[in-house]
Amino acid sequence: MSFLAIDIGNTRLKWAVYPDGAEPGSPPEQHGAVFLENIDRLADEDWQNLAPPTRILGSNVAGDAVRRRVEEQMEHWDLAARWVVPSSEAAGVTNGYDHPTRLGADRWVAVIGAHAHARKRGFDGPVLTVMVGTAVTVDALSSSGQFLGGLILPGHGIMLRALEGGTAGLRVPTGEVRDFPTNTSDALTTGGTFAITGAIERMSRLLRQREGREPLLLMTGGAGWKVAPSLDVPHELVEGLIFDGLLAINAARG
Ligand SMILES: Nc1ncnc2c1ncn2[C@@H]1O[C@H](COP(=O)(O)OP(=O)(O)O)[C@@H](O)[C@H]1O
Ligand SMILES: CC(C)(COP(=O)(O)O)[C@@H](O)C(=O)NCCC(=O)O
Ligand SMILES: [K+]
Repeated sequence: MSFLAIDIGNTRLKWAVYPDGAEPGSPPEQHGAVFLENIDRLADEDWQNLAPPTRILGSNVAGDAVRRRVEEQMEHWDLAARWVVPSSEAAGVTNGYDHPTRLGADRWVAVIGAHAHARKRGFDGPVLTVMVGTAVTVDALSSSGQFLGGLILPGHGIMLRALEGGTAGLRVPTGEVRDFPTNTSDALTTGGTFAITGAIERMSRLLRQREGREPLLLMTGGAGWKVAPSLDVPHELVEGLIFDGLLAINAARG
């Protein structure tokens, strides 16, 4: 009996297998990641020797065509995957988005995972969920478990490509984060990093002011480790926040 959790982002598909009844925060038995262009090899490679799962729950923000390509890779299991559609309430979190179903499924699931993390450690204050993937999202959860809203900004790669494409003189190798950059490479790398960390710090301040308590800041996503060293507010990197949210939703559904 096993649970397959799937997180399809705009760059990579991440997957993890858990024993039935696993709780958010527990380690997966197996896990992996593939770039979207390699999805069609999952059945023959990553998933070839996987014991057939008994439940599959996924989050997908890469569109229906990608979802169908992933479902084709599951055909040999004879089990339909379920995909999270953000709703107005799930697993103890209420959704404050104007149109709840228009919220990115990954954001909804990550906020639910972050809520589960906070509750598990006895923290009942506000939580800020940061995902650094293709895009960066910074999402605020109140002490009472209401998703208040959050922001979306370009990730490092998109920022750099936009600057390269829109200018004549900004095609340079990756640089370092510096306090006062003195060359183009460092200026671009620092600009991207400070745009992201500045947005996070501002949201953290806004949430603290609204809730009257220091938020717990949980950060996840493929590029979280690049941002973390430059972030000036206390934070924790949690690798599988989306998987933890999928476990929480699965458990709440029974
Ligand atoms: N091993 C890796 N392979 C690819 N991208 C990585 C890797 N580690 C970090 N990254 C960075 O993470 C970003 C993608 O993160 P990811 O979590 O896969 O995004 P998404 O959830 O949008 O698919 C890339 O823009 C890249 O900068
Ligand atoms: C903001 C996102 C593009 C992030 O995608 P990612 O970086 O995880 O690939 C995704 O959550 C999305 O498509 N959201 C829908 C719009 C919204 O959340 O308002
Ligand atoms: K993501």
